[in-house]
Amino acid sequence: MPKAKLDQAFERVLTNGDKAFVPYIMAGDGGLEQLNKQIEFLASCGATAIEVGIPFSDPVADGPTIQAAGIRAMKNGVTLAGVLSTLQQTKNSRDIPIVVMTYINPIYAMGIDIFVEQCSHAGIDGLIIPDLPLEEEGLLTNQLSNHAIALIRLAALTSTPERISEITKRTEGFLYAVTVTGTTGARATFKTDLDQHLKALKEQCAVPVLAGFGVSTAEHVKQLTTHCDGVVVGSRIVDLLHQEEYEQIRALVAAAKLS
Ligand SMILES: O=P(O)(O)OC[C@@H](O)[C@@H](O)c1c[nH]c2ccccc12
Repeated sequence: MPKAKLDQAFERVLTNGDKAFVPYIMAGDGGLEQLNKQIEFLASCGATAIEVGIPFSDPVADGPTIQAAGIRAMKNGVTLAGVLSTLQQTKNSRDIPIVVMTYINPIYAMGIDIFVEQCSHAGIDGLIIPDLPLEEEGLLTNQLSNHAIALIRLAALTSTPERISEITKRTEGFLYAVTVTGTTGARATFKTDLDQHLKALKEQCAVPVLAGFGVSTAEHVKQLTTHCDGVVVGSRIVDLLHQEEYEQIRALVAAAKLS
């Protein structure tokens, strides 16, 4: 099988000496007709891949910024099916890999087989499902591997060493190293022993390790990427897109480039 688009994108960035930058956007914040334009803009800023969030009424891992964006999107009538069909429109013209982030409930509501089919039609490269524990992921792992869609696992700061070892073995595409305990949202600083934690994950993991949660400044990006392969930035990007601060987004993404 040819190398997956997600793997290729990381390889390109990392062999260049740069770090990966994966912005998160809430699909339909600003209207679903903006989604493909936002993706194109972020790609033009130098993003490695885009994490596209599906609005959901009970977003247990989301902090206030992402929750507010989800509410705006739901007011626009945005659904999982609508997001996937919008992404399908640019499947053949876009180069940048797309990772869909959704809770398990909307997947269930749509039906697992239909969901995976639709993701494949839409050219989705990976999935993040934060409330799907390792023990339950057999629900969709076979279908995903048939369609070469990566299931990106998250390692929490509170995960036990045994669990971490299972997560690092199983993860596909990249490992999402959660940097804080709690929900998403910009933070001023990180735990002092985070560097050690990221280094340990990196040693165990065969795919790139990306740090996410709380990353909101160029300094954070530089600081965290000394110990891992890149960052995921959500709340800060969601805010800046909402405020139409495009130059600030460009500067933040550029912080992951070799300098
Ligand atoms: O917003 P932050 O703190 O930059 O964190 C990234 C995050 O928003 C994004 O990856 C995400 C949004 N919702 C999630 C739920 C679970 C895991 C991750 C996410």
